[in-house]
Amino acid sequence: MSKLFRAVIMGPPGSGKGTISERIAQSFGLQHLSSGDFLRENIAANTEAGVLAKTYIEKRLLVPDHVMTRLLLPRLEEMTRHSWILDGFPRTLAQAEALSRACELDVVISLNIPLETLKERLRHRWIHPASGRVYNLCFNPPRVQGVDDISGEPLIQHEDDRPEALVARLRHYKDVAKPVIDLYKAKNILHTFSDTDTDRIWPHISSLLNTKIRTDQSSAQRASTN
Ligand SMILES: Nc1ncnc2c1ncn2[C@@H]1O[C@H](COP(=O)(O)OP(=O)(O)OP(=O)(O)O)[C@@H](O)[C@H]1O
Ligand SMILES: Nc1nc2c(ncn2[C@H]2C[C@H](O)[C@@H](COP(=O)(O)OP(=O)(O)O)O2)c(=O)[nH]1
Repeated sequence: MSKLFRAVIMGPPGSGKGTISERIAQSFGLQHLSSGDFLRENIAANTEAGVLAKTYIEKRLLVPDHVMTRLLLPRLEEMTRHSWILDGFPRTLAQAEALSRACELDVVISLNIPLETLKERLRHRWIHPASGRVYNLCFNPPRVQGVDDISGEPLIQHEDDRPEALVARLRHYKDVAKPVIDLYKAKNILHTFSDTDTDRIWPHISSLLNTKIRTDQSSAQRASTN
């Protein structure tokens, strides 16, 4: 069997984590695991953790680390036979340390997008709150304006996607993410991509993953034939 591949994608709100994770999932056959989607599934299923998480998400606060790790780590344990890309987790150092104890990561992708670009993107971001599906009126518009393609339900805009709120959100992201980024830098698995366009970043990510996945698989094959 080929070696399994584990990746994490990090970046500020609107940096393209969801968009790029989907491309990675499609191009490389990795499972896209999104902490936001997983929380929404738990909220919809009314699990104990889902009910608890909802109170924080409604206030646009981070869900406490112990709730996140209790939810996410068992999910990852179920995925021992799959390669995956994790989007939205870890967000804090405590989450990153818990993840390190549970599994070994191959690659961490960090997206570094200029503030002006983030402001512009989020100003045009519309969300289907129940599923977390995101649209951008310029980049990936819904088929009918204001309406989710799949459910036909209305789309909303988050108050904190407004440019005025974004600066504070971004500062918070940077403060919380810095020790996580430092940890992955020290482990030598951090790859940072800086640009204004997902389409310009994508070829670099694709070529990194091509190299990493191919190299890992040929060394796994060599190990199994030795
Ligand atoms: N790793 C995590 N730790 C704590 N809370 C989390 C985590 N992942 C998601 N959440 C909670 O779930 C909510 C929804 O997450 P999701 O990633 O879908 O959207 P978001 O925070 O608006 O991110 P972005 O703006 O980067 O797309 C977050 O606002 C946060 O309250
Ligand atoms: N104009 C433009 N919009 C983009 C680009 N890449 C992604 N988007 C859009 C899609 C979303 O509406 C929004 C944020 O992307 P996302 O993938 O939800 O980001 P994230 O919050 O998961 O990090 O920006 C891009 O390259 N250009």
